[in-house]
Amino acid sequence: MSVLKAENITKIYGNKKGGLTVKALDKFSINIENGEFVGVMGPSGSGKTTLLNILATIDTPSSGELHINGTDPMKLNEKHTALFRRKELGFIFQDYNLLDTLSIKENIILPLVLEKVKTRTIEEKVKDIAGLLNIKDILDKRPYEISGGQQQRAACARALIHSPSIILADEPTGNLDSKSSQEVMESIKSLNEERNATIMMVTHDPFAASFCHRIVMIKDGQFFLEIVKGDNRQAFFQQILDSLSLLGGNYNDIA
Ligand SMILES: Nc1ncnc2c1ncn2[C@@H]1O[C@H](COP(=O)(O)OP(=O)(O)OP(=O)(O)O)[C@@H](O)[C@H]1O
Repeated sequence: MSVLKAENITKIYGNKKGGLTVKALDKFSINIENGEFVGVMGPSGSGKTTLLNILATIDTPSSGELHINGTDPMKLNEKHTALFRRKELGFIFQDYNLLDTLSIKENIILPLVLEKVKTRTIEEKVKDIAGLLNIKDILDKRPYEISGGQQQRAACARALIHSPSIILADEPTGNLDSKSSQEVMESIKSLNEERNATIMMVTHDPFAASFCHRIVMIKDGQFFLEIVKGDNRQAFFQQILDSLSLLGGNYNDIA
């Protein structure tokens, strides 16, 4: 079953009345099935953030079609769009976006509190997800008392706790050292494999990308190529590096 279907998405920034315009996305399409873990990679300026903003329903395309869990969010009014976003989407950001005034547990349960879910259900869910991501010991701490990797694992728990249709991750390892990156990617992988979370992740990091089932590469706002993982993550990592050197842009530094 398709969870996210974006067809021929075009985004033009700028003044329609003769000023300078930028075509950030050019008839870009992507389809993500239930339970998939898909990576999106592309050079700087290729349109990844624009795509994420559109899929996150915080920006609208100039043309094209979008369906998330069967709903076209562009047809919703402002209030219903906010509710749709809260229910259907989970987010993992590069800089974690945890609230310093709340404990880790309070941060994680925030999406359920907003939905007025029963306290008992909240307690069961937080126990389950904290166990899965091995963060039980830090639930009473504040974000500034734990490491970046621990904060990101808490953010992973927050992204899943309300069982969204899809989790959108934006450079989740961008601020982390290699050991923490590995732990965070193992956490994201377990959301996918153990809780059947559907995930789309934008990343520059070939190591993080090697955890995905497939990678869609984007260049100048257009689909460039797709690669699919076989049985071996190490071989997929090499395939990603080879494709990035084909992609060019700022990835030429990697080749
Ligand atoms: N608000 C805006 N107004 C005008 N042009 C924009 C705006 N946002 C992005 N652009 C342009 O659209 C293109 C795509 O930008 P986008 O930020 O989506 O790329 P990106 O792949 O996310 O880049 P990076 O990896 O550097 O974050 C770029 O040419 C950018 O300059």
